[in-house]
Amino acid sequence: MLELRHMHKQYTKTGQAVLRDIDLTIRQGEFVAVLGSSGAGKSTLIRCINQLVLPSSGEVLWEGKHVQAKSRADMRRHRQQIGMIFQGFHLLERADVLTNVLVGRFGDMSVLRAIAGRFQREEINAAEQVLQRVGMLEFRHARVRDLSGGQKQRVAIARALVQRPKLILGDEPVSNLDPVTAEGIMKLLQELCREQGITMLLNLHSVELAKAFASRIIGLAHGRIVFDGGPAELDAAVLQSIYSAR
Ligand SMILES: Nc1ncnc2c1ncn2[C@@H]1O[C@H](COP(=O)(O)OP(=O)(O)OP(=O)(O)O)[C@@H](O)[C@H]1O
Repeated sequence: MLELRHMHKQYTKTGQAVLRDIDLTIRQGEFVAVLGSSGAGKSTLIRCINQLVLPSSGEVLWEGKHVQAKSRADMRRHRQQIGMIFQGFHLLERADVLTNVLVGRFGDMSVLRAIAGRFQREEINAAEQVLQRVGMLEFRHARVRDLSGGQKQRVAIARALVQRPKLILGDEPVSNLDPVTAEGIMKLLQELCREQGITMLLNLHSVELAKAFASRIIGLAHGRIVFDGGPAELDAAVLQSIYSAR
């Protein structure tokens, strides 16, 4: 579903390469964890996939087609199929849970519609359905700022789900959470991957969580893929190569 070919990223002309010659094929339904030290290029990799950051060279193919920005409409269509979740949740803290999910479905325009209270019953039904799935339906009228971290991440997942994504990208989605809550969120993402065939590509800090939940692990070091394999292959030598100093 997703192919990266010889992808290279350098933020400035004179600066160091952050991603080097990345070749990666992700198949529909995979649960992929990306491991790497701070600064290895994990966030940049995710941002290049949804084109929040443009690769300096190389290609990104989505279902066999190039996604390099041709038009705003193309870009919207591409991003529509990709849900994003973040370490810091990126929710509208002062809005209620339902509004946050509706905004996920209908894009920026819907903030105005949400304020005006102009949503169709079917839109609200769709939002409530995903809130039910993530266990947050009873909080639909709560303000996001009053929720715990784990609850916020569930709302963020609902916001991603309501757009019916084929892929969910996560930038350290459990790094802010205590271990038990983090495991609950990983379990939810694993269930969604299995039930709905949504591909997961998550940057993780925790090797344990990657091993416990991912079907495939990618190790990034200094902008290069140094490991690509199953959790059972992630032994001490491999970890050393992923986390070793330059
Ligand atoms: N917008 C930017 N402009 C310039 N340099 C950047 C930008 N974003 C990231 N970088 C640099 O690119 C390198 C890789 O950053 P990136 O955030 O992709 O790494 P990471 O593996 O996600 O790290 P962390 O785990 O700390 O989030 C770092 O050296 C960072 O300083």
